Amino acid sequence: MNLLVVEDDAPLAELFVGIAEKRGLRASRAATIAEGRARIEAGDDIEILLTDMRLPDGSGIDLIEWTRKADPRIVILAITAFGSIEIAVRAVRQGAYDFLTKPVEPAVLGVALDRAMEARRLRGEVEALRGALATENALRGIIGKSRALADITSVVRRVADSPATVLVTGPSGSGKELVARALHEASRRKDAPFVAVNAAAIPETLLESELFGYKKGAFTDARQDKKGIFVEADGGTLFLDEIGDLPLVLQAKILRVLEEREVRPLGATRSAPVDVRVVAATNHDLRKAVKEGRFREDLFYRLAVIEIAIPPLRDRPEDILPLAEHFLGRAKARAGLSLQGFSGAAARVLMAYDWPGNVRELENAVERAVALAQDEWISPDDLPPTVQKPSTPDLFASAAERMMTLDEVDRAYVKHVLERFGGNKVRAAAALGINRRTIQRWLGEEE
Ligand SMILES: Nc1ncnc2c1ncn2[C@@H]1O[C@H](COP(=O)(O)OP(=O)(O)OP(=O)(O)O)[C@@H](O)[C@H]1O
Repeated sequence: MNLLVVEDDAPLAELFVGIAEKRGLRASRAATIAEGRARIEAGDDIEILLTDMRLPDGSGIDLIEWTRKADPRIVILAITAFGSIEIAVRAVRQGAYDFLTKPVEPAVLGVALDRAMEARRLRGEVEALRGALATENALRGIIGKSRALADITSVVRRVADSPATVLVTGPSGSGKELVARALHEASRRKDAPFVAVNAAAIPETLLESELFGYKKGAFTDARQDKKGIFVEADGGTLFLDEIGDLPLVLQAKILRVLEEREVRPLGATRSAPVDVRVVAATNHDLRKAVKEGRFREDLFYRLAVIEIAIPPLRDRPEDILPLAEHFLGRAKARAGLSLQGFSGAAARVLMAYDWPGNVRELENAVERAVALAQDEWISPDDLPPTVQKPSTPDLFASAAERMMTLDEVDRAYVKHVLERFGGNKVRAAAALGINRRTIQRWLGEEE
């Protein structure tokens, strides 16, 4: 463990360092408050601070107060002159862990250092546990039982604290913003702002000044300075939604901010540093956009350091009922209702639908059902008509219209069912009441 001794009396400081080193501490010295602060600020990973109260450039009380703010994990031991109990009390009130009076007995200092080391170990453990708890809390809102979702939460856990940018991909309503918020909540940045911007919702002409801010007089309407979104999110997380819709010019500017970690407001002569973790999201295929020249390749690689892909809800059917139950519980509590749950038939309808609007559509369907339910159990009739009777591609209409042959209708229907089951022949065959070989035959495949 690292100890910093702040003591201007060199022989005394030397004695303290010797005692500390015997107890296995790595000890270093500073002779003034300024030097002590500089050492802590330099990131020397000081874990215990032993400081005299009377120093050439001020009172040790000030150093204690400053240290508590700079790094509350540092365990502080104060050394006071004989008889100055008042100072000792103030030191402890400012957050010192213990105090020693001069002349310091080596044995007494030894015991105090042992206790300080133990206190520091405990503080470290408490912090680690607190962090783990915050992560679990952040992840608790992400509901689902599928393998895909378990993989997503495990990535969130692993990368929450990394400074790397994350690209979250997935269709509309699949939970991209939810994942971005979880990344923020599980990180050390959680007490700083989470700022979400939808690149598609802000007119192109305003986007630049919204993102980077401007100086008074930068253009006709700029009557006063405006902070940009990057600066608002300083210390926290910036969620850039619909990143695929960013115009190329702005893509270049964002790349520059990510690389240089500083922003220059419009009309400003200087850039200012920003510390922002960017999480971007898109429901477009960015790789394709890169190939087609609509998205900068360098920005893509910069953003996609870590990629989290959320599959559409239809591809993770195991999540449908847990999500539905979750939304039901929430809506019930809000409305103060005592619903039992979904009837078996309603659950089957939920499972059979293919949820083009993903989790958002499911959330809305459940809220509507809770509002409409007449009975203790939600019935299929309480669900939106589109969910009850999914619009099959107008298969039968076109069959009737075009006078398709029975063989054509069979083939088209088999194909339709197969698509509904994501190409899974076993499940499609079960739904059609035929065996898998028959499906293959219908499709004209080799057996
Ligand atoms: N796994 C999940 N657990 C609980 N709630 C979820 C889950 N996935 C999504 N939701 C909820 O579904 C709704 C839509 O999610 P979200 O806004 O994160 O989607 P999105 O992918 O960002 O959508 P868009 O692309 O339209 O911006 C939100 O209310 C969100 O809380």
